[in-house]
Amino acid sequence: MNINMLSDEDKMPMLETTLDNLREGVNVVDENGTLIFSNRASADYAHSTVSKMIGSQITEFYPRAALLEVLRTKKPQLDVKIEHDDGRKYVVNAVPLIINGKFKGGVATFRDVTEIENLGQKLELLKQELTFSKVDDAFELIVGKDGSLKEAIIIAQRSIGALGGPRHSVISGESGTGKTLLARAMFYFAKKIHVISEDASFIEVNCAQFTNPDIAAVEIFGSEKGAFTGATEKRGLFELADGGVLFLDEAHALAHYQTMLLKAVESGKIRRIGGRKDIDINVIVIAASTKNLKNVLLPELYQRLAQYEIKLPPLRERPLSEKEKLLNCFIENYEYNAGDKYNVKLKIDFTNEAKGILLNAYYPRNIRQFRDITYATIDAAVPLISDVPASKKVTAVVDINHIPFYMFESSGSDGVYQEQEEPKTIESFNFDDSKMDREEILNKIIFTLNEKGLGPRKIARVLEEKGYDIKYYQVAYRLKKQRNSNI
Ligand SMILES: Nc1ncnc2c1ncn2[C@@H]1O[C@H](COP(=O)(O)OP(=O)(O)OP(=O)(O)O)[C@@H](O)[C@H]1O
Repeated sequence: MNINMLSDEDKMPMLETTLDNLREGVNVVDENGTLIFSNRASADYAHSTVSKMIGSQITEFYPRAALLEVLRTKKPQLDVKIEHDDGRKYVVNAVPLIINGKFKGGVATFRDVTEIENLGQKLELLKQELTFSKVDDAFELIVGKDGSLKEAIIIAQRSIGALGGPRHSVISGESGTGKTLLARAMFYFAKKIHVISEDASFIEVNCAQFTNPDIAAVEIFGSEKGAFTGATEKRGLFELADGGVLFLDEAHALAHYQTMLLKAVESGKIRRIGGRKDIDINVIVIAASTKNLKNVLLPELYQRLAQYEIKLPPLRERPLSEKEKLLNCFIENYEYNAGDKYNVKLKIDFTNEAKGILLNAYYPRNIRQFRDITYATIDAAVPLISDVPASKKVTAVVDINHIPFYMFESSGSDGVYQEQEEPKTIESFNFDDSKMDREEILNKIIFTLNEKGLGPRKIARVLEEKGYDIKYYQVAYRLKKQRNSNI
């Protein structure tokens, strides 16, 4: 029996059952972006139901859907990585839906790669640990050490190494500005100067990851058997960090347990949830947050934690020279990984235009986003491992066409330090520094966006959001001039 032997009536339920049992999400939209089909996995990812989704605009559930690009350009979007506002990451394949030769919308299949990415991040931390253990100065790996982060690093060193003994500290800064990296550097610094022992632990916890504050409390303070239904005897993170550093990332989420936290940092004692006796702990607490902890925590707790207050500036406030250094670090890492994983001798070159666009873009999620977009750009320029020549030597030139399209989209921001920069006029960009002709760059952006299906008004809007002051008719004029010169 094959599918054609089924009646039309039977075919549909069979297809629906098949699609509903896929782990991949599936969405189908008509040419207006209205969902005409979603499978169960897609509804689960969107925290909705299939019946609620069908008939609605896809943007209600997937604001950055790759299908929007398919509708705009009528071209496939393959292996696109999209990060949604809730932090989940998806790899999407979206293609036009052509019926009887006519464009009718688009079909997307996608899978959630958040867990894989998180594992990748853990691996990165392990690598970082290896690197830290090799350098003499733990802060050496931090780009900006002698520049925009000089002050922050001096305070960090004092918090660990002052003669009065190590103190707790607070690191604040937008998401992706390097709070975890700095906390780790402080931990290695403490080891190097023998403030903590060689086998001391660095325990890191993202306090915002817990859906329920009670679960967070059990994780952090531990629990005694029978403290609540199903409770087991459990050592909390404070106990695990004893003798070392406890890094409380997104510490504002601990607001429910401030008195317990206060006791821990004030008297060096904790009590497990449901426990009757205090346990002595000797821990350096580094609390980090994207929010201003002063406004969230009890004043006495804030005062105890923020004995040293370290502020990390957002990427947009760091000088171009530091951004270039970061870019070079990302490129070196990429080349190193190709050698390490596949034994490929990879050499990556960037055209000035591509470099200029990456360096001048606005990254609401700061260095992490700058890194991820750089890697995605390089991904598009290098061959697949299956196409690498037998010599295992590869040179890749990254140009403007390799930059992912979503770079040019307006990007949302999060966190409290996210004030937009003053819109810059085109003239105020210092293109001389990056040895580029600014007119050439602007034209390239305009033509690339136009090739991707955007009209002058949309292009002007995108450029305005990126800080370029240009009117739609100026864009139209440039496009017309270009077209005439091509005739
Ligand atoms: N000054 C820097 N020099 C080199 N790399 C950096 C620097 N700052 C951050 N990075 C890199 O950027 C990425 C994000 O940094 P990190 O995780 O420390 O940020 P974060 O502020 O802790 O982020 P979040 O608020 O999301 O927890 C990491 O890969 C880190 O190594």
